[in-house]
Amino acid sequence: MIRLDTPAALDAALRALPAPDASARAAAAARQAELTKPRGSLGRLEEIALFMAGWQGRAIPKLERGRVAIFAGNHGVAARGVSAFPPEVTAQMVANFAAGGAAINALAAAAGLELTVTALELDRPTDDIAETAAMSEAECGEALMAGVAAVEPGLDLLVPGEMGIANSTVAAALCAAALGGDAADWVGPGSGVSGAAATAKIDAVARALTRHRARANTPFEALRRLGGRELAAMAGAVIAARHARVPVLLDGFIATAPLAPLAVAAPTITDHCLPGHRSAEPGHARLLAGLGLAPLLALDLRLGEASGGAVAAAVVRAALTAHERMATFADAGVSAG
Ligand SMILES: O=C(O)c1ccc[n+]([C@@H]2O[C@H](COP(=O)([O-])O)[C@@H](O)[C@H]2O)c1
Ligand SMILES: Cc1cc2nc[nH]c2cc1C
Repeated sequence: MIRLDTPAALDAALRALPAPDASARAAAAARQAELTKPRGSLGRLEEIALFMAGWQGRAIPKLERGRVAIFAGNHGVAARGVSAFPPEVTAQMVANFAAGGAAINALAAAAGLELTVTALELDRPTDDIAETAAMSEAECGEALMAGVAAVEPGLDLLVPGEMGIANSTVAAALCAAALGGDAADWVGPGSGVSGAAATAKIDAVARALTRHRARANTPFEALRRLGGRELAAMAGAVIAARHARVPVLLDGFIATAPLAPLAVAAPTITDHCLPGHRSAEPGHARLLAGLGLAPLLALDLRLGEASGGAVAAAVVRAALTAHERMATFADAGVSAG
């Protein structure tokens, strides 16, 4: 299992990111060119098939074992009144995931994906980022490793997701520190705040940036100071997936945010990540643009818990099914152009 539990280990993992299998990708491209359609006419479905081929290392990639991995955490900054919901909702939703009643239970089943849920010290919220660092080094390292533990070699696809009241506040802070801009550029309604709560949210992010911006200049320090356990875990899962050559399908604003500090240090970190959708949370469009990612779907979801990623998995499945099952011009006796 890859170690990411210290700043040096995280840096080393980001310096040694593997590349996709170029020959499997080329073989998939050759197959696409022979399928009974004008070249390029399946648009991004063709690119998805090549992407999956490259990362899985086979010309005909599969989606037999796709996993949604949800991480849940609680945040000290919630005490500032930055969310529309109280912090106990995090644990209540974890119970709902276990009981099978959440949106992601339905959407993962609809997409044929397995689901794991990792609750991260919900009784011990991180510290308030507006006042101090969210986590100690040891806590941040543990959270990163919780992400690593959710990745198994041999998975065909990983969809990291999250649940954490107030985590849209820390996601905004992480994005601003990594990609620039003010608090107001990155803060949005999250679970549905407006008015005084929205003002408190902008104020919390502005204070956090003043306090931490200069020293949140490495991936580990950004996640430790401005992140939270579930955000660090998603960062760990994405890096572990890369080292295991498991392609990743991204969910919304909060699931994408941990990539911002990673990409500053290692811009190729997004190479094995497909952006599943663009959340209605306004910061997500800005974040995707900053990372150079074009989302597959834009359905106005703003739920988190990997919901948009799970819906986008159906598009990935369609791309792979067409890639595998379509006839070639030669097989079908169709004249090539
Ligand atoms: O990821 C998104 O695009 C997203 C947008 C809005 C809300 N959420 C979810 O709502 C929670 C964060 O909202 P808040 O207001 O408590 O910061 C957290 O549990 C997320 O899963 C997620
Ligand atoms: C009810 C509820 C469900 C969620 N799922 C992901 N984030 C959420 C936030 C709330 C508030």
